[in-house]
Amino acid sequence: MYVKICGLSEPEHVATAVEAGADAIGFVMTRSPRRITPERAAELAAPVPPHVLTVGVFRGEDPQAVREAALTSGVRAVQLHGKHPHGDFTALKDLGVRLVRAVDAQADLRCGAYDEDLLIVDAPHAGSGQPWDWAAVRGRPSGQWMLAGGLAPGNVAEAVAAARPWGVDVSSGVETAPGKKDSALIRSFLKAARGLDV
Ligand SMILES: O=C(O)c1ccccc1NCC(=O)[C@H](O)[C@H](O)COP(=O)(O)O
Repeated sequence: MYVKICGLSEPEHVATAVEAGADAIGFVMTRSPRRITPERAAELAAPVPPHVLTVGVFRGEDPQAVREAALTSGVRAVQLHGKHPHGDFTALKDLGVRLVRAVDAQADLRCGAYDEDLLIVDAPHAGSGQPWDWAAVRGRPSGQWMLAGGLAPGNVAEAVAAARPWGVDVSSGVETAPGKKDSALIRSFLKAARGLDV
């Protein structure tokens, strides 16, 4: 099971996620209680080993703004969240980073349909921590896709059994308040998710 821990803003939590075996970590650089600057993302990403994918998360910014933030932060992947047109992905193809498309269950759920490398299927409200009907997407997405939206250490097994994703992505479920990550919850989530290969 591929695991992404999203919305990190403190070195302690980056270190915990890496040590506990996260495959990817996310830095939110768009409007959010978890927002950090590209410069802060660069500081946080600098010590992350190459096998962990550092992901810059954006929503609604134009490709040039995304490009500048990605170059400043040095992230290895860009996640465009929500209703970005295909052209935004095409415009970023030459950036040399992996492209992640994050959408709700109403969107085209074929990974690669927008030339992306990874797909995230999320709740309608990103980063809300609200569980949704995970089973409704079972069998619909194709390719390398992560389930997100309301996941937590205590329900990730249920969510994976319902949707059977290739990976999982969490933010609120490893926090004590919006934007406040917790190392013990990060470890618990990774422990719970790791054993769930489908
Ligand atoms: O996390 C945010 O605040 C956010 C804001 C705007 C766009 C995307 C955002 N998060 C992206 C993620 O990949 C989250 O991990 C995903 O939405 C799941 O969030 P949660 O339900 O809180 O686990």
